[in-house]
Amino acid sequence: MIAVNGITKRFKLYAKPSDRLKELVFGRCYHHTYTALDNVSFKVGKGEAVGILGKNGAGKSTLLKLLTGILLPDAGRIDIQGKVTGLLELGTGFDFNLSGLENITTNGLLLGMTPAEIRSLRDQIIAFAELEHYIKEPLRTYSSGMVMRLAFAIAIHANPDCFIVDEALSVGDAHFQQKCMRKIRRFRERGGTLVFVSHDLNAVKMICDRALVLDQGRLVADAPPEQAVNYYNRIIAKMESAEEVPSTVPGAYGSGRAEMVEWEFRGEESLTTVVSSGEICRCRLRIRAQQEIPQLTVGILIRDRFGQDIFGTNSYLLGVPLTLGPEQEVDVVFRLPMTIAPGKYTLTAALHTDENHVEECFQWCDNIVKFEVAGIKGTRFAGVCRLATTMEVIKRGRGNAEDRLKPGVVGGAH
Ligand SMILES: Nc1ncnc2c1ncn2[C@@H]1O[C@H](COP(=O)(O)OP(=O)(O)OP(=O)(O)O)[C@@H](O)[C@H]1O
Repeated sequence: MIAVNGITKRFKLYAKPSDRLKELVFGRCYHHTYTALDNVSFKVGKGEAVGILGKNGAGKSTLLKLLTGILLPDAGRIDIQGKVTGLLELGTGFDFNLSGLENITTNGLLLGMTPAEIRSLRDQIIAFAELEHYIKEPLRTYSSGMVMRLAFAIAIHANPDCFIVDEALSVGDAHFQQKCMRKIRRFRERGGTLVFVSHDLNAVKMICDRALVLDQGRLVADAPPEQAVNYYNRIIAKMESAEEVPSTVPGAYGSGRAEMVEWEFRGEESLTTVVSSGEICRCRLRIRAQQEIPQLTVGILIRDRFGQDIFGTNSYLLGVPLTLGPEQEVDVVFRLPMTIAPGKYTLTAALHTDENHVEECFQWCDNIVKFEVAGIKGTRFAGVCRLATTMEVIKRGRGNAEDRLKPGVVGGAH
């Protein structure tokens, strides 16, 4: 259990390194104070997974450093029950002149493992990190991905009650990231508590029970992951509540210079919002501009029942330029084959400039349509979507030019 009560963390910022010395010598103030965390309070229950979201510099890493005891707060209190291990900045707690093997011992001891535990888990740690051939080499010869693999393997095998992970995981390749995610899931199934910083919004939605949003050091949202991600999206769209214009669509946000006044979604055969996988769906959005908009992008985004982004497209990516005059209304129609797996989905629509909503967002409407994909039209498939796949069988024989493996084809059983 973690209880964070009104913590504040300030840093002294000096314009020049010499100002620090001048302050010491002359006893005058040569710094200004930056508040990285401002009166932040929250609780994380045992076995809960909490994501932390925020723009660069919002205070996420500072918060994790306070939770792991690397930094102390200037005000407030943190109470943690149980053993905490953290995977923060890459290489924290490692000696790069020692070998991987020696670092397992020193780092394991730092994380509260006993020498006997380290001895018994050493081989598992090395195998998990896939470093069998390099473990006797000094860490300075490792790539950042190898360091991360070792750090993750030690931290998770230290059997913490609470695991705190910063962006570190993003260093690994896709294979290792998946392996880490599986391990984190198992850790959670065993009742482990997780605090997780990530810019990967889908990962936060998949793993976390709740997410916190930090903005300029303040905790501005503590909500279920999907709501928190939507809130975070507002922040990156520079649409903090003060600037927000009331919208005709409940829950929508944006500058309001262009708005969706009507929308419609249906399968072209079913004529309803229950469609077959593979059926062409039609989505019509009626848009009105308040004033002239020389470059309008209209986009749609499909999310699954976990809130994960499945597919998004927009007029910018499709190369369809759109200019609206003052008070002008247009109907924008998207037609797309719904070649996704059966299940429940939502459709989000957005009006903005350029490729995404970060620069200027006129209106963002989360989940305006709910629809269901039931049954499959055409070839059945496994997974989340049907990719247009072809397949051929090439008969092997002596002298067959196709018989030799081309570069880039790897693997095989002989
Ligand atoms: N040791 C320090 N000395 C001075 N300022 C610091 C220190 N550590 C952090 N800061 C400042 O505190 C603010 C919050 O930093 P922090 O690293 O916590 O942000 P973050 O949300 O983790 O950002 P990012 O997503 O870029 O990692 C930043 O403005 C940063 O410059």
